[in-house]
Amino acid sequence: MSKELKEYTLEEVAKHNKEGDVWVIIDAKVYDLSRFARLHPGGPNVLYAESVAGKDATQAFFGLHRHEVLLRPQYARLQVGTVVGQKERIAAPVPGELSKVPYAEQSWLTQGYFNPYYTEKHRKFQRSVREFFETVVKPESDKCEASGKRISQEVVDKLAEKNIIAMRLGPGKHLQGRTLMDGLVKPEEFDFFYEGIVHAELARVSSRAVIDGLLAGLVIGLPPVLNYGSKELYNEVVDDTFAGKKFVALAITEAFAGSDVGGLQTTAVRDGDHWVITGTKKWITNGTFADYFTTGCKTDDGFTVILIPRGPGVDTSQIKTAYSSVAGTAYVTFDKVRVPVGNTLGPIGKGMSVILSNFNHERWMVCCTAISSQRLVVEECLRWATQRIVFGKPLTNLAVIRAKLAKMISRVEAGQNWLEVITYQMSNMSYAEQADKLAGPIGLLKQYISRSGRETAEDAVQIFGGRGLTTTGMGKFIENFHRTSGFDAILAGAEDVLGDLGVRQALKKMPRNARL
Ligand code: HEM
Repeated sequence: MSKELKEYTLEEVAKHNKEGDVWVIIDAKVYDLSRFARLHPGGPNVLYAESVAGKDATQAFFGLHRHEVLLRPQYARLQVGTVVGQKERIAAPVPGELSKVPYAEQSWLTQGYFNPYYTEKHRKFQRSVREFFETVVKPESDKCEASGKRISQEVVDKLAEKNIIAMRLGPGKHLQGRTLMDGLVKPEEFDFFYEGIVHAELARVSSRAVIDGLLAGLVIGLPPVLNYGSKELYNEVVDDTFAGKKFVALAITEAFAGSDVGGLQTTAVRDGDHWVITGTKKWITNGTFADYFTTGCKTDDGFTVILIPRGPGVDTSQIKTAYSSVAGTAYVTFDKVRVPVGNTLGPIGKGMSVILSNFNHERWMVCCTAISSQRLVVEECLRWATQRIVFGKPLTNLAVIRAKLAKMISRVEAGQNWLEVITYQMSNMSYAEQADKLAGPIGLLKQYISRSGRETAEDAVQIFGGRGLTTTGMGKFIENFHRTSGFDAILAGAEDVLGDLGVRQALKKMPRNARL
């Protein structure tokens, strides 16, 4: 049973101002910290200071803690009452709600602004997806980021129930007959803008490692099965993966070759109606727990993609990276693994086009999550720069801080708008047209977004100061973003290689007779 809260005057609170009997007021609420003082992570003495004990410590508190501290049950119960005649002014976030901080939301979600791409149905869908992610995924995300353990089956089951796993692979036949987000959108209406919402909302509640840990391996490893697998293979694999019972990883990169896919050394040798596969793969997201590996292999006729089930001869071990091991990043070895030829994805010897066509969607997805995380950084910085008092004034009083905010906002808005234009093209082009016309633009977009992410990370740490270097407390999100935003510049294709791809594709399309 919750205890009864009383009303106190300022004079009554002021009497509790010493060691053993210390109360404080934070945002019109009265807290009895007498016993907690010894356990306070900031130490007891700061609570006994003349300006804090028995006084209104709202400003001091918000200069040092995130609001969520007050909402944790073990701290919320320290409240003994409220102040007579005062009202709480700092509202606790309500799951699903939009932020009112300028630029914290995409323009189509900002009140009073217009956008040509989204409808009222997209908005309803977005609200429901956000509420789901904030209530179901966020607590799990925080836990797994810290522990490094994979996402629990319970959360995977809930994602599957709403068909979020299937939606992360975009529009297509695989959605037919499925109820999406409790029927908020019909499978035939589901477009890339809906999918983009799922990625963006996921990034709002997850660290970079959790975004990957939440089955990114499947999102990039399953499309070759959907697009090129036999009917039998499709039936064996797809339903179980969308139901969250089986997991897939894309196994392309090796210690020998990354973006240079042509240099891979894993070999598949024909032996009757089987392949015998030997080789190693590195940096394989979700590899530690995957049941299937969509694997790039060298064959007699060139390069072939084969789906390898976990079984005899398949071994995975965890690679320690700069981000949390919740992502399940693995080193994978195949030792004479026998796989039926029926597991071949696409024509034998033509695996390069299977992989290259898959890259567009993967890179676009990285753009969706990366730009959403950057927007969250902008929001954190705007909040912090407004509440942080230095030399007696908020940080926002400093022109140098405002200049940083200007650059951060411009980068996120530029990336977002470019992303929307590309998403619109994807929504109007066939898969083949996308492969032909969008590989270059998506490469350039990803290069732009990953680079701006690192610039924004640098600016954010300067704004947060020391707090941007600690993994807990005020700047924890900034620290994580600063440490991991570089992943966007590597995974799904190195930044410089993608920029170059964009230019090479443009040069290919240059009219031969173009002259100044
Ligand atoms: C209900 C009251 C309070 C609770 C529950 C609380 C709780 C905490 C917690 C959990 C931390 C660890 C850092 C974090 O997670 O943010 C912390 C740090 C700290 N707290 Fe409090 N606190 C309270 C009131 C205060 C007040 C009134 C002051 C006065 C100045 C204060 C000063 C500090 C300091 C200096 C730190 C260390 C900050 C850092 O390392 O950056 N706290 N507190």
